[in-house]
Amino acid sequence: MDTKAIEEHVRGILIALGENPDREGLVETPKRVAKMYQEVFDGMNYTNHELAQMLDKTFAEDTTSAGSNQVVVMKDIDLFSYCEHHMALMYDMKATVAYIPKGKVIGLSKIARICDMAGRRLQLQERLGRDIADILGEITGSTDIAVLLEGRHSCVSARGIKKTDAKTRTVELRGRFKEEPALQLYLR
Ligand SMILES: Nc1nc2c(ncn2[C@@H]2O[C@H](COP(=O)(O)OP(=O)(O)OP(=O)(O)O)[C@@H](O)[C@H]2O)c(=O)[nH]1
Ligand SMILES: [Zn+2]
Repeated sequence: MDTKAIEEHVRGILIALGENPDREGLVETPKRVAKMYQEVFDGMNYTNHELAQMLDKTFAEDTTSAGSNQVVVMKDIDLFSYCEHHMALMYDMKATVAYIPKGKVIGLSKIARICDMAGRRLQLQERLGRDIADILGEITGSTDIAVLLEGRHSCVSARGIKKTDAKTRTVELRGRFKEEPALQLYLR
């Protein structure tokens, strides 16, 4: 990520807006925005494959007890993302991520980290769900994966059509979650 170029362009936008980029309140703004972009777009520094390698912390599934063939569901993972059309915030966002382990389980915090990093990109909500499923699938080797996302888009609520209550839900179902509707009950 070229932070110097981001700073220069933000300064240019301020000038185009008719602002004085050298006034006290704005003089550090290009630097602040570049720093913010480094944080909120950190996921753009890596491919899904690279994220899978970075977050690959799994444990052997305990098949000696009733632990085998369980459905693992992590609910209400809060996350942010940015729509690629307006570079506007997706907020009030919750993810539900489920998978059926194939011999190994992933640390739960890593599921939340996958969501965070996939969200830290210019995204479409639909692609965000696919990215999370791809990364989780690569780490766990599982093909039975579900990713539900629900959230508000500020490009829909704070501008344009201004539907402040509208929430968008996307559902990425793979493997048994797609084939066996009964498994979808666990996603509620
Ligand atoms: N499918 C999908 N659409 C999105 C997402 N985020 C924003 N959009 C939509 O992308 C579309 C971009 O449409 P355009 O018509 O090119 O942009 P616009 O003229 O600013 O559109 P309006 O929002 O209708 O004013 C809009 O309908 C947005 O609401 C997303 O995550 N997924
Ligand atoms: Zn948008």
